[in-house]
Amino acid sequence: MSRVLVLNCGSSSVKWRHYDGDRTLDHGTVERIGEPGGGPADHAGAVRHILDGLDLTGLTAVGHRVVHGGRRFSAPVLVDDTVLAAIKDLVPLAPLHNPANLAGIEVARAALPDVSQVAVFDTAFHHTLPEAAATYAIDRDTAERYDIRRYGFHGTSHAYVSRRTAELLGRPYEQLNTITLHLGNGASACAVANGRSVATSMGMSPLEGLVMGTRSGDLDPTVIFHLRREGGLSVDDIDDLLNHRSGLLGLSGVNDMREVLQRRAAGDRAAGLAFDVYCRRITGYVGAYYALLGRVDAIAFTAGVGENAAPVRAAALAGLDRLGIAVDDARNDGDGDRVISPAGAEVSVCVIRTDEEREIARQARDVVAGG
Ligand SMILES: Nc1ncnc2c1ncn2[C@@H]1O[C@H](COP(=O)(O)OP(=O)(O)O)[C@@H](O)[C@H]1O
Ligand SMILES: CC(=O)OP(=O)(O)O
Ligand SMILES: [Mg+2]
Repeated sequence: MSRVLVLNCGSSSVKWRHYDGDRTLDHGTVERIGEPGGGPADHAGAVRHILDGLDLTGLTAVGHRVVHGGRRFSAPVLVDDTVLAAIKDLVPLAPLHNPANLAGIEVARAALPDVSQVAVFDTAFHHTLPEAAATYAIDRDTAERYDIRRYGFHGTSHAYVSRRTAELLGRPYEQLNTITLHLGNGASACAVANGRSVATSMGMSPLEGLVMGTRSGDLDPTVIFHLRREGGLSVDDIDDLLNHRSGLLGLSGVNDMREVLQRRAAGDRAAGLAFDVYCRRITGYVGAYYALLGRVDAIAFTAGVGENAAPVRAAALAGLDRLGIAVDDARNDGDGDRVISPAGAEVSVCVIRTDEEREIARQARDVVAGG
């Protein structure tokens, strides 16, 4: 019997799931952490509250999602004081995410001193990025001194989804070239060649790349200098603008894709433009990754938007017939893990439900069994 608790401490929420083997015993989400009139004041309080409410007899491990593992962690690890210190050192590279992850680990460690704590990193899957993919074209000494490079995120999801895609298609994972599109609150694209991440859209932090619920994704860095010099905004103001008040929210007034789709259907022009900007960015990455991979076998949509928003999938891949990429309308409107490209299409377009918690539990179990 192997019971594992998974804690996914996000920037304003904690998702948790308690497993007995592969079976979920219980799960939940604590939201609006730190918001006035909302839930608990901080992540530590939220995790204490979750642990207090659970019967954790027989627990063998707690698996923690840790967003930034820097250059150091390319695989999940058992948490000790050294690991904890290393995760703390990475806070400046992921100020929105790593402090929450740390709080979860510290509270769980104190409450469950006899249970193994395992850290599973979002960045780990991207350790295979070629040097040319991880390197920004800036002064090398400056980059080295400040750890400036592409790390990539959502790795647990990209790894799980690319593997599931190969299973769904009945193809060997080690021989498949896949583009995975994780479209949730945060969103990122990944090119997976023969089971290895070779390109991904998030960079030094989870701000770069695709348009997200509240994050801008790619933009000209001069926007930042301009807002600082001409607009008089502080660096913290600009950080808040690009991370929390941009993306779908900044363009349309709402960050939830369901609402963007409803407003767009009702003729709201701002929502229509937000949708177009969002989908066009995806199209551009698919084209870029097609060129980098040379041959694409599959494209997989996942996470809240990728799994549920048929209009996004259709629009993002529209006009790519010359690349062998097409979406069948009837299949696109269906349910569950499936192929949505027409029969006989050169590229198999798929919808795959991601399950970061299950994957974290699996990795935590492996680490405990192996160590
Ligand atoms: N039926 C749906 N149609 C369109 N978008 C949806 C639907 N269901 C969920 N979403 C989108 O998914 C987003 C959340 O994705 P999710 O993967 O759960 O996010 P995260 O795990 O990053 O918090 C929501 O903000 C919403 O925009
Ligand atoms: C890394 C990241 O962006 O995570 P999330 O999608 O949970 O915000
Ligand atoms: Mg997510």
